[in-house]
Formats: sequence, structure tokens, C-alpha cells
Amino acid sequence: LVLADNDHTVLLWSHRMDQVTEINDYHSNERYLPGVTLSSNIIGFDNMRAAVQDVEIIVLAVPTKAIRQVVQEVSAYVNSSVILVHVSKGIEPDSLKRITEMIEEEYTSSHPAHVVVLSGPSHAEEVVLRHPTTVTVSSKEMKAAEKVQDLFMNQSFRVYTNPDLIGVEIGGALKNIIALAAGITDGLGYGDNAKAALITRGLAEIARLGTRMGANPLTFSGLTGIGDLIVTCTSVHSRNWRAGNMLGKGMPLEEVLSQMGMVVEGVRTTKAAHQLAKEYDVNMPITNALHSVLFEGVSAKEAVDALMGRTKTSELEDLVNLWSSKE
Ligand SMILES: NC(=O)C1=CN([C@@H]2O[C@H](COP(=O)(O)OP(=O)(O)OC[C@H]3O[C@@H](n4cnc5c(N)ncnc54)[C@H](OP(=O)(O)O)[C@@H]3O)[C@@H](O)[C@H]2O)C=CC1
Ligand SMILES: O=C(CO)COP(=O)(O)O
Repeated sequence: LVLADNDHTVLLWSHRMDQVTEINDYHSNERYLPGVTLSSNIIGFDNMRAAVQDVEIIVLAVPTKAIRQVVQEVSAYVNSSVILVHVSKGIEPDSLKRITEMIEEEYTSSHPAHVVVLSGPSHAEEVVLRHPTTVTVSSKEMKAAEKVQDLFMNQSFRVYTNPDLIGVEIGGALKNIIALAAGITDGLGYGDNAKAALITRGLAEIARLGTRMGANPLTFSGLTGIGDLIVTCTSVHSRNWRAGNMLGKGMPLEEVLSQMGMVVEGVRTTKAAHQLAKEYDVNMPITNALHSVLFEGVSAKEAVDALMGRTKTSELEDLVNLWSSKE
């Protein structure tokens, strides 16, 4: 919708034929954006080749789990140099790869691709209402990122650049873990103090890991760090928050996921971050507590009690370690 508002023709491929028909015949997408009228310059395609073969920019807007498969399909049909923009927020368990790394591994066309991430506090439900939204683009090739900035920028959608690709991707992925945890504490009936604690200490552990992985610590005080943490931990639009809320009320994980019917990225990302914390030897108590709830049979209440009962520590010790690990 943002690109269509900026007078671009958008060829929107979907793997569901019924969705393509709905977009072309009724200019709507009721399952995902109820009540929204889509612009007529958004054209649905069920044929991937027809959608991507002549375009300059491809926006990948699928869950992390689908990235590898979709990039393989896309790269079979690209017949000139393209910019691949991804908006996914996750890390792959086991391989522990960021999205850009997964795209680079799967892209096989002989025509070059420049990979750009677009991320930040941006619930789709509000973007489609043209409510003011700010995001960040990053890439190994900042010229490509600047081109994407120009394409998306408009009066209600403001785009910043940040050359710290690792920080942008890590912040966007890991905030979903904290959003799940924030949903859990709300589901348990805890209040704003608990949520503020999760956002603040969640940011500390995201920054600790991200910095160890090579990110600039300042990125975590930007849109893809604290910005996305706030929007995801405090909004009923967030699928991660909603899933956490059901977990906090006692619903088993499988039932929560089947009720959601949309991606809850934080679940797989918790698995990945738990592994990353071990690999980089970084202390991530909230991530580990969530891992124990999701995958080790610990109750939400027990996990909160364990977090609160840890040995005393200094708040600033974190910050000192963060900066010194950069030197
Ligand atoms: N929604 C939001 O506000 C925002 C989402 N994001 C990120 O964007 C990414 C996508 O999120 P979102 O759009 O909400 O996710 P959804 O769960 O809504 O899925 C998006 C689309 O991807 C399709 N899809 C899923 N798997 C495949 C596959 N294997 N092949 C082809 N298509 C597939 C879905 O089809 P189907 O209907 O069949 O499931 C759906 O049409 C996530 O990483 C999310 O974190 C980032 C910013 C905001
Ligand atoms: O990333 C998002 C907003 O910036 C959307 O978050 P959810 O995936 O939790 O809905």
C-alpha cells in the first residue's frame, strides 16, 4: 500500500489463488486487512515468474520460516539486477543465520541482487490507515538502502537509513521474544511495572548479544531497537504479545499457535537466541526464562519467580561491559 500510494505498480504474488482473486476482483484482503480497500495499482499474481521477471525491486514479506523457499523460487525467474528488500523479523534456529544471510545463501540467479532490510515499529494495521510510521533501512550496500528509502518515503511513512545491518536485523528479531514475555506477564495479571522491567532489561540483553555479534550498541536505542520493543510489547496488534497473553492465561503453546493462524516469530526466535546466548556466552535471563516456558515445561509463574529470585547485580555493570566489548 505504501508503494502504491507512491504511484508504483505493485505486482503482489501470493501462494493462495483465492487471495489473488480477491485482490484483483474486489481490491481487498479480508483475512489479513479487514475493511481496507486496496489501490487498483496493486495487482495479484499466483504465477511467480510473471510477477518477478521484469521488476527492479522485490519485497519479501513472508515469515522467516518461508524465506529460504521463497528466495529459491524468486531467483529462478529474476532476469536482471534487482534489489531484494526483506521485512522479516527472525533468526533461524540451528543455523543461527540472520535473514540477510539466509537470502544470500539461497539466491542463485546469475543476475546480481542487492539485499536491503526494512524494519522498525510498524504494525501493518496502522500503516494501512496511513498513521504516522517510522522505519529504518539497512544494507551492506547503502546506495541500495537509500534507493529503498526514496521508494517508500511519504508523508505518513518516514524512512531512515542505518549502516548497522547486524544491529537492525538483531533488534527486529529479538524484540519478539520480549513481546511474548510482555504478553505473558499481562496474561498473569501483572501490570505496567513488570512490562517496563521487561522492556528495559530486555533491551539490555538484546544489546548485550547484538554487540557481541558485531552490532553498534547505539542501534538498540533506535527505531529497530527500543522503538520496535515499545510498539510490540504494548500493542494488541502484536501477534507475539497476543500469543504471550494466551500463554500467561494458561493455554498450552500448540493451542495458542493454532488459534493465532498467523506467524508468531518469537517462538522460533527464542530457540535461536537461546542457542546464540550459549554460543556467544552472553547472559540472557529473559530469553532463557521464556525458553523454559515454551520448551521445557516450566509454568509462566515459576519462570517469573525464578527471574525475580536471581542473585543481586548492578544495572550499570551491563552498560560498562557493553561498551568495553566494543573496544
Ligand atoms: N504484520 C506486521 O505488522 C509486521 C510483520 N513483520 C514481519 O514480516 C514477516 C511476515 O509477517 P506477516 O506478513 O505478518 O506474516 P503472515 O503470517 O501474515 O504471512 C504473510 C504471508 O506469507 C505467506 N506465506 C507463509 N508461508 C509461505 C510460504 N512458504 N510460501 C509463500 N508464502 C507464504 C502467508 O500465506 P498464508 O496466508 O498461507 O499463511 C501470508 O500471505 C514476519 O517476519 C513479521 O515479523 C514486520 C513488520 C510488521
Ligand atoms: O513487528 C511488528 C511491528 O513492528 C509486528 O509484530 P508482531 O509480529 O508481534 O505482530
